This record gives sequence, C-alpha cells and structure tokens, in this order.
Amino acid sequence: MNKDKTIEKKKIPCALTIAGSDCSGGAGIQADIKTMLSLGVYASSIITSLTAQNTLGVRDIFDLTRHFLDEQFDAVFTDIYPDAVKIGMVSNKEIVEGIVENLKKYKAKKIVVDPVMVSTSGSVLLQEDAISILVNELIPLATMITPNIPEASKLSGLEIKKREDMIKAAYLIDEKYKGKSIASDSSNLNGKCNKNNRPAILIKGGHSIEDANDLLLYNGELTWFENERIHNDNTHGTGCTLSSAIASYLSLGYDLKEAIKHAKEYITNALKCDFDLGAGSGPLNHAWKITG
Ligand SMILES: Nc1ncnc2c1ncn2[C@@H]1O[C@H](COP(=O)(O)OP(=O)(O)O)[C@@H](O)[C@H]1O
Ligand SMILES: Cc1ncc(COP(=O)(O)OP(=O)(O)O)c(N)n1
Repeated sequence: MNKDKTIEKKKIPCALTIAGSDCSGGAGIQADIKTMLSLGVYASSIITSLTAQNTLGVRDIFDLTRHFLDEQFDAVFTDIYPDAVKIGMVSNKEIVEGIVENLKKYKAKKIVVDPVMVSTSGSVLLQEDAISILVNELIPLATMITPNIPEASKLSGLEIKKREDMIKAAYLIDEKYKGKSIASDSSNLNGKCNKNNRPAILIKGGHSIEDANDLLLYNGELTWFENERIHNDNTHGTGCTLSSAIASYLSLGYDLKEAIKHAKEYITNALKCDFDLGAGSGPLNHAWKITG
C-alpha cells in the first residue's frame, strides 16, 4: 500500500483482546472492544471461540482451530503491536497452548488474564482438561489476573464466603506462583517492578454477599478497591469489562493500582446507568460517558 510518509502519524495506545465472541454484545470480545473504544484506546481482537448467547444464557460454543488462532496472532502482532493485552475465554486445551506459545513468540507485554471458567448463567466456558494449562502455563505469563470469587475458590482451593476468605485465597494463589512468573514485562511495568516476580492478583467481589469490593495482592501488599454495590440485576459482562478497562488504562501508561481504580469507576458508572436490555441479566451501558 502506498501510504503518504509526509503525513505525521499520530500514536494512539493500542490494546488487544484475546477472547470469545458474544453475539448478543454483552460480554466477551464485544464488551472488550466497546470498553477500549470508550476509553480512547485502539482495539484489536483475536477470537478464540464463537458463542451463541444472549442475556438468558449460552446456547452453543464453536471453537476456532489452532491454525486460525496462529494466523490471527501473526496478523495482529506483525502489524499493530499492542501496548497491553487482555485475555478472556480461552475455551479448550489446544487454544490455551496456542495462546501461551504465541505470547512468548511475540513477547507480549502488560498481560491481564481474566481466568473465565463458568458464565454467571452456569455455562462452562473453559473445558476441565484446559484448567491445568491455564493455571501452570498461561497465568505465569500474566502481569495480573482477575478471578471472580468462584474462580478464586477454584485457584486457591478455598471456599470464599467473606472478606477474610478473599485475603486468604489471594495469599494461597500468590504462593503457587512464587518464582514461577515469566512475564516478559515483570521487571518493567511502567517502571515499577513486580518485586516478587509473580502476577498481581485481583479478586473481584461482584459475587460477594457483602459489598462489591475488589482485593488486590501486588508485591506482597493488599489493597481494597471499594465502590458502592449498585442494585442492578443487569451485570452481564462486568468481568470482561473490568479486565479490558484495566488493559486499556495500562496501555495508556497508568500504573497497576491507578488502572484498577479507574477501571472500577468505569464499571460502577456503567452499572449506575441501569440499562435494561433483554429478558435476562442485561449488558452494561458503555455509552455512559456520552449519554450520561
Ligand atoms: N452490583 C455491583 N455493583 C458494583 N460493582 C459490581 C457489581 N457487580 C459486579 N461489580 C464489579 O464488577 C467487576 C466484575 O466483578 P464480578 O461480577 O465479580 O466478575 P465476573 O463478571 O467475572 O463474575 C468487579 O469490579 C466488581 O466489583
Ligand atoms: C464469550 C464470553 N466470554 C466471557 C463471558 C463471561 O463474562 P463475564 O463478564 O465474566 O461474566 P458474566 O457475563 O458471565 O456475568 C461470557 N459470558 N461470554
């Protein structure tokens, strides 16, 4: 292509989402791209799986092949290299293995892994035999992971009922990754070190019976991100949105804690708009910044 080299190129931050497609637009790739765009970040995508789902649940899942995954990685990373990456639904063993190999091959930076396992409506989004690869090979590449309460229970082996359990679970997960992190950016996250050389852990509190507070364990330090619980049943895609908002803020150059703080505010505002689409648990309003 004959591009005019005399025109000065404007550099805009680029975030990549590697996730499943939700045809109803509430979660997955669609929620991620809406979030990235609303935060002023260029969004690219690598699709792992197609889901036929809506606000009532997941009807069917069709996984992409390893070959097609590799083709997408090559197309994205050799042309518009992302400043940050968000990973969501990875569906099966072959796909997780492919993601691990490609992230290493292209030396991806600032990786936020949302260890999506089961949708809130109860559908399995990660096959059982893929869990150990996610745990032992993908998570060690991550800058941070964002499990919800059921996922944090699975990763830690601890039943989480209250705030203190979230703290115990965070330490148990952290202990597993002692000395195992090989994140290519672990020594250079916006100039800050992951001193312990393992992924930061953010346990999300959306499923808590208490407040919707999220807990971060980062460099051995605990931080709570406390925002009011919004009484809105339309929460489809909150986890996808939070992780893609964090990746967006990281691509904009925010440090980890600032990125989480702003991402949490984004979710709270999107929930406050009280969108009510569909017959079930509806999606968030990503246009809240424009429409209020
Ligand atoms: N009712 C709510 N009010 C305020 N924040 C919420 C609410 N539900 C979820 N969140 C927030 O949305 C984000 C995603 O959390 P969660 O729903 O636990 O994840 P997931 O969608 O992966 O199950 C977290 O920051 C959580 O605190
Ligand atoms: C394609 C796809 N990816 C992820 C999810 C799960 O979305 P999440 O935001 O974690 O939570 P719920 O929407 O299940 O509350 C999904 N449903 N589809």
